[in-house]
Amino acid sequence: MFSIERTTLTEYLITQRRRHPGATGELNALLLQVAQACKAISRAVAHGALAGVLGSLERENVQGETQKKLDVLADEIFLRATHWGGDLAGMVSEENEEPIPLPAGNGRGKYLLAFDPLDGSSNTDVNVAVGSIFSVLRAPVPGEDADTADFLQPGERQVAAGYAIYGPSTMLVLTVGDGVAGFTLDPILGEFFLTHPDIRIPESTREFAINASNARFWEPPVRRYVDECLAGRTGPRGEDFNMRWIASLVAETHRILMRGGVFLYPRDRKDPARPGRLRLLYECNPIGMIVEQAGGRASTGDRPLLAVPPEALHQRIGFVFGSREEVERIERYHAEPAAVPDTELPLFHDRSLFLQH
Ligand SMILES: O=P(O)(O)OC[C@H]1O[C@](O)(COP(=O)(O)O)[C@@H](O)[C@@H]1O
Ligand SMILES: [Mg+2]
Ligand SMILES: [Mg+2]
Repeated sequence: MFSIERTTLTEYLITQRRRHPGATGELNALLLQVAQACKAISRAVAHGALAGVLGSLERENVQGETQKKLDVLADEIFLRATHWGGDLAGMVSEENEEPIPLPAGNGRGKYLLAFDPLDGSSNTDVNVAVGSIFSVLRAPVPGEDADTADFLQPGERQVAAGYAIYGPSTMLVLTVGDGVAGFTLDPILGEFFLTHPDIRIPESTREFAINASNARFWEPPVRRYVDECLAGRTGPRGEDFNMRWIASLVAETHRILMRGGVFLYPRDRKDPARPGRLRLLYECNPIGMIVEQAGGRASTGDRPLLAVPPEALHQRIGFVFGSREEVERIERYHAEPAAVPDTELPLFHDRSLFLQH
């Protein structure tokens, strides 16, 4: 089938809008601006060394991470594509400590946008799939500049969420609260076409993803889960498991949406100042909404992720998601009394400062 015979992203969004008779089209306008940004980032990523965009800058972002040239470029592209549209009341990026000011003299809209302009950017120099992640919330006070507190809404309040993956093909995967749809970019036409109309995550899986180099810092329920997977056919699960780690959240998410699996970046004892690796507002929440809309489950490890009230813009949190049965099993292991005495886990006993309740 030629691309042109398929549904475009614009057509899909118009169809979705019909479900909301009072809709003004602002959300669609915003999502199309985001899609435009993703096309531009896809182009920069694809040109790689030819465009001189690989490698690092000699500076760090707010989180103390060395910025890649592409992190900064992708951030600028997101900004330029979205902040003039008048559909936003505020925006937050991984690369900026505070909400990004919108242009003076421009109208303010009713939505908030939080994004990770380039996720998995440590992979750009090795030519592995990376992506962009975004989350859309309603502004508590539409038409006025949003402040930090306005962004601190639980993930269950998101009105839309998505990611673009820059892999062998570029795809946009999106939810506006009515299932998950995947679009593939036709690079010649510069258009996203609907290729994956109703993505569903298989309920069970025999594949898990975790950064095993952190094993010595894991809490007992995570250790138990992974040990049981590794024990395979001769262990309590009675089946062999497969393991993957790409170090690119978008790529792991995409694999899980396509063929099932479970992903864990749990809170651990590696660095008490960082309870988990991934950021709640613009990594975990949007991926969590997509996963749940696709029939999977998103969790902190011990409770539903999307119900967590955020406390800070760049808050990190333990994140476990994927096939429902496995995530529920991991939550069950967290609920069961620890096999290891508290004294061996000084940072995580009941009265710990680091417990996330
Ligand atoms: O370096 P690690 O521990 O493997 O962590 C990899 C994780 O970090 C990330 O790269 C963080 O995202 P950023 O590249 O946007 O900082 C995730 O994509 C990935 O899941
Ligand atoms: Mg990221
Ligand atoms: Mg990033």
